[in-house]
Amino acid sequence: ASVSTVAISSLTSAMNQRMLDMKDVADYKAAHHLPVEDMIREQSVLTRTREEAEEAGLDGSSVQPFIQAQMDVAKAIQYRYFAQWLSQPPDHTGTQRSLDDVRASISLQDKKILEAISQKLLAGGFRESDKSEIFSLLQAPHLTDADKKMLIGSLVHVRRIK
Ligand SMILES: C=C(O[C@@H]1C=C(C(=O)O)C=C[C@H]1O)C(=O)O
Repeated sequence: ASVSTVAISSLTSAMNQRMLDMKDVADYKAAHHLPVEDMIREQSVLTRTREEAEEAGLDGSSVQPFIQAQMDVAKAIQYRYFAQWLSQPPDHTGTQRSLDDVRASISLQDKKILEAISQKLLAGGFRESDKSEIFSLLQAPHLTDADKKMLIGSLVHVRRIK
């Protein structure tokens, strides 16, 4: 497979895994009566991803709207789990993960996402056909079409360092 195909596939798998992790984040927060939004954590995600973006050859400022879009979608997904669990309590058949563990997984996905974006930009950037492919490959419970459009809209503004 071409570099470009591999980049799209690793980008969408890592984004999907990040969104799948939101079930465990929401579960932890619901059990501990914590709010969905955590601005301290968001600031630390923005700082860390800016550094990782630059290490991957990306323009740090150009990735910030995309990272914020991923966090906004992450919160939307969590709110939808909270809403679902008001009438349909969660099944606790799976192992409960600590928030630290889930956040370590999220940080790992962010690094993979930035590296895949950098590869894709090196291979020529995001074309219209790539956007539709990404739209169809992005899949997670409680992810809406509007979420996907917002993610892709900010993704295409990411630039490499000149
Ligand atoms: C995922 C979390 O929930 C929210 C979304 C975040 C993210 O997508 O990285 C960060 C902080 C929270 O506002 C979290 O608290 O870790």
